[in-house]
Amino acid sequence: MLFKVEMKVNLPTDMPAEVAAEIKAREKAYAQGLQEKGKWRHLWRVAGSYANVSIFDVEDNAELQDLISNLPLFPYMDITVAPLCRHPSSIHEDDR
Ligand SMILES: O=C(O)C[C@H]1C=CC(=O)O1
Repeated sequence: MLFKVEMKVNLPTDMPAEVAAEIKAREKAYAQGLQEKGKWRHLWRVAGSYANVSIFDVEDNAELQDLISNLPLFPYMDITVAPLCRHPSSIHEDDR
């Protein structure tokens, strides 16, 4: 199942820089691991903001919830999720 996930990061302004850097490093490793597994299919920066638009490819809603809630930045993000389905005009056979 494909989901569009939008994440906006809101780190507290008083968070020490080294704490923020450590969380971001863990987030990067986690995100890259999920990309290597094919679970996090697309990861795009929204230009001009500390936000991303992502496409997740998961078995079900429960797996999406599990993956997202384990993001190291999860406590500091506003997240919106939308389910996706194949567009009838798509030429990409793997869009399902
Ligand atoms: O930078 C972000 O958009 C937040 C988050 C998503 C992946 C990652 O490495 O950090």
